Amino acid sequence: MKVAVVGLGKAGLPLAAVIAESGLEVVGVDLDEEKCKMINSGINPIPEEPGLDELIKKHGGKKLKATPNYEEAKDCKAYIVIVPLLLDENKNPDFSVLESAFRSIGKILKKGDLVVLETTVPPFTTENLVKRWLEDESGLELGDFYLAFSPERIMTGYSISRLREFPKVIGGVDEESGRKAYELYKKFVPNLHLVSNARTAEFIKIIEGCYRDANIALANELFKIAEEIGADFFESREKANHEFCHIHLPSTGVGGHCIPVYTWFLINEMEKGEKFEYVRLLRTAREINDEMINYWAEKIVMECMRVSKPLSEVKICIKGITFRKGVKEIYHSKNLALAKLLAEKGLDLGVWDELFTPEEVEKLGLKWREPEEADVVFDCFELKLFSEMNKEK
Ligand SMILES: NC(=O)c1ccc[n+]([C@@H]2O[C@H](COP(=O)([O-])OP(=O)(O)OC[C@H]3O[C@@H](n4cnc5c(N)ncnc54)[C@H](O)[C@@H]3O)[C@@H](O)[C@H]2O)c1
Ligand SMILES: CC(=O)N[C@@H]1[C@@H](OP(=O)(O)OP(=O)(O)OC[C@H]2O[C@@H](n3ccc(=O)[nH]c3=O)[C@H](O)[C@@H]2O)O[C@H](CO)[C@@H](O)[C@@H]1O
Repeated sequence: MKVAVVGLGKAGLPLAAVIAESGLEVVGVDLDEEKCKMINSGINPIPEEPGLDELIKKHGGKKLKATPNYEEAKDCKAYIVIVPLLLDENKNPDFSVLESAFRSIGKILKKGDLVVLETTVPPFTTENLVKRWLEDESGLELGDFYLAFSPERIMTGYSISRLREFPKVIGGVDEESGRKAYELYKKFVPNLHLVSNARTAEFIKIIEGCYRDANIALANELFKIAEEIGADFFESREKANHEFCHIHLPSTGVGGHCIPVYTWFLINEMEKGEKFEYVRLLRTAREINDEMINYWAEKIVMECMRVSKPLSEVKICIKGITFRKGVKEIYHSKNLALAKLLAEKGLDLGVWDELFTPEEVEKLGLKWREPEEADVVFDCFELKLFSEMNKEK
């Protein structure tokens, strides 16, 4: 059986490689021609993903053929889609990439084919929008083809191992679709769970993000309280956590493609129906996390005021600009937002990040600065503030 994976990004490529490794033939469709060429030559475009190099070397151009052309996937029996969904400036989902991908699949869809969406989406997306796009373009009706949702639950840096070990859920828009999708995925996902329907599978993925967002907001709030009363947050957390209590880590806020985006799916859905009281905690958690950069900016400015120089001449270094440690990704990065906020205040701000070059930092409109050359250093991952006056705070 031949399977198409549409979108060979950080989430799609590891999945395509794992499917190829299971013995199935895979056509990877991605609009990025360069990326397709690399994959077909056995070169991994995401070298930082452990375990992916060997799979691409083994299957690229063989069991996994990449192409920018949907026509080359027309003899596939299943289409798995994992292209991005972003938020527009009003925090509403921008479906344009998904729509374009599904309309392209609709043009080559045949009777009996299975389509599975993996991109995290608001509830109802699979059963309403995706079904409509496919029916519009193919002239077929659901029942002629099968449609399901199975959320991608990887974490960059652990993608291959997660696909092999982590529980994965799948749900069809109807019973038959769920069954067909489960049968296919069982061939390459060992820890697979069929759930009631696609809407439930969509919800499962979103609430995981909501749980993390709310708990990180709690950690951030408790951290501020601990600082205020002079308690050691990290020691307290370590001793408070046990089987039934898991206090998360405080931070400069929640970044990345996932968590700061998904919570809005539920907030928007409820607020559209004027159910404001149903999403009070989710909205507040978003606000608390987003406001953490103001809290840290204030602390940094206070530290600068202890240096015996005029404030505007104090050299600040923000250490770490990625949204989390070890991943070269700045989407929704609160560490980067903190650096920009300080620069906008007119302070002498430089940044340093082990994953970036000075040229890359300058392209972001920021100054490069080694921590050793700064008067005040804030380590975004360790949440440590250093200065000449106060070596470690
Ligand atoms: N990266 C993660 O950690 C992660 C984790 C869990 C879930 N996800 C989900 O995966 C989705 C995709 O994320 P990603 O990190 O892989 O994104 P990415 O930006 O790394 O890759 C997306 C890929 O899709 C391709 N593409 C765009 N439009 C296309 C189209 N019309 N047809 C074919 N290809 C197209 C792009 O060229 C790119 O290669 C996210 O929106 C999210 O829902 C990602
Ligand atoms: C652990 C995990 O499986 N996560 C995944 C997540 O991955 P991710 O890449 O977004 O990374 P995270 O680790 O969740 O961090 C996000 C942001 O939260 C900050 N943070 C984190 C923990 C904490 O205790 N305190 C914090 O402040 C951190 O600095 C960063 O900015 O999204 C995926 C995509 O859907 C999900 O599959 C999935 O939930």
